Amino acid sequence: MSATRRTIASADSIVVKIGSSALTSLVGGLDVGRLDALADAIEARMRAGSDVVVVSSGAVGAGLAPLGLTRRPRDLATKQAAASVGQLALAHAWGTSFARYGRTVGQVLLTADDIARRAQHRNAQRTLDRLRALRAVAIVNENDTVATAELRFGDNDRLAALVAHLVGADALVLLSDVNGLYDGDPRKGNATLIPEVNSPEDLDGVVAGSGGALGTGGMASKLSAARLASDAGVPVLLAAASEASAALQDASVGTAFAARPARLSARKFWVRHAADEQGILHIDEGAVCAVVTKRRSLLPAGITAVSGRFYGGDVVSLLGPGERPVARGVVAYDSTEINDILGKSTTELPPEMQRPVVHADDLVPL
Ligand SMILES: Nc1ncnc2c1ncn2[C@@H]1O[C@H](COP(=O)(O)OP(=O)(O)O)[C@@H](O)[C@H]1O
Ligand SMILES: N[C@@H](CCC(=O)OP(=O)(O)O)C(=O)O
Repeated sequence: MSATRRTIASADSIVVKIGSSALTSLVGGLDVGRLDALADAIEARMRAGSDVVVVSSGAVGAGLAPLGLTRRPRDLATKQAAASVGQLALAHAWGTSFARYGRTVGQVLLTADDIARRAQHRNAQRTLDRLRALRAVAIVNENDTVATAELRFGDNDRLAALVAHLVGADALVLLSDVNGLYDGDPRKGNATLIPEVNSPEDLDGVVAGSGGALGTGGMASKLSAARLASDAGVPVLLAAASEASAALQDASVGTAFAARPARLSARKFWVRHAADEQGILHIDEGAVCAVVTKRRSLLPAGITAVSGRFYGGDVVSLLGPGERPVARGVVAYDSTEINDILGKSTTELPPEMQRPVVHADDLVPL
């Protein structure tokens, strides 16, 4: 068994994310039998000594049938209405299912903003920690009814990876309707299962397709969540929900994604993945080479233009020639100040403007 699988099998703290496709169907809505089987596997792992946080999708899927809808809505308002009906049923079903073991559940609904802002971030962290200390299972989902199009996590795979970082989990288990990563969409036939992903090169040639009728992000969102978790030092197991018991007992099924050897610092992780970006610095090829290859600070001379209105301390995106995203970082000046100094060499500037625009310690190449 690989080192990654051993780490996942022995992890003290795990985030388990369950996709809509594993809990709901278009005709039948929420499948309580499947949910019970998942609760059984999670309870067994908790009894073996691990802490588990559950990220459960399925609110929209569970809300369709009660509202007489026969397919996943496209518009935000109907999706939010379905989620408000479905989340109630989903939380109730998890509560009833864990009650069979005398286990209490708590519902935690998060918006992207809660993770992007450090104060809310700490609040969510404290709630999850306290639920864990009280031996209750947190059932996390996106707060769909208030999340606007701009302020969405996008998909629960990403939310689960951010929660894994937030609670300092040792492993992330993504349970879906597919039993792992294939080199192409298995619904199109002739695809081969990839059991281990140890480096980005292992993904060369892999085609990550869209999801099913109820899923949101498909395989692409699972791969980017695995990358995000890897940056946080968290290995990922992608497996079928029908194999939850083996996935949680000894990580012997599915695809295992190794974490990078040195995790990003909490600050760099936040800059790269969690913070909202407030503006853009357009930089020339020389500056791209300085910040990405040589890992130097960004100086005013390499900046060609500024977009957006932001203040010192905000997170901005750095775009190279051709609008190519190359890095994110914490900017040291307000946008108006940068407009006055961009393109100038440091010696042309007054002493108080000679510090870098983004210090190397605050810069994370993408
Ligand atoms: N390369 C691939 N490997 C595995 N599954 C893939 C791949 N490309 C597309 N898929 C599809 O992605 C689906 C899982 O994504 P999704 O429906 O979003 O699941 P969930 O609801 O669990 O988040 C699978 O049903 C599978 O058909
Ligand atoms: N928050 C949404 C789930 C969004 C989502 O990412 O779904 P999925 O791709 O099935 O994990 C819901 O509960 O319906």
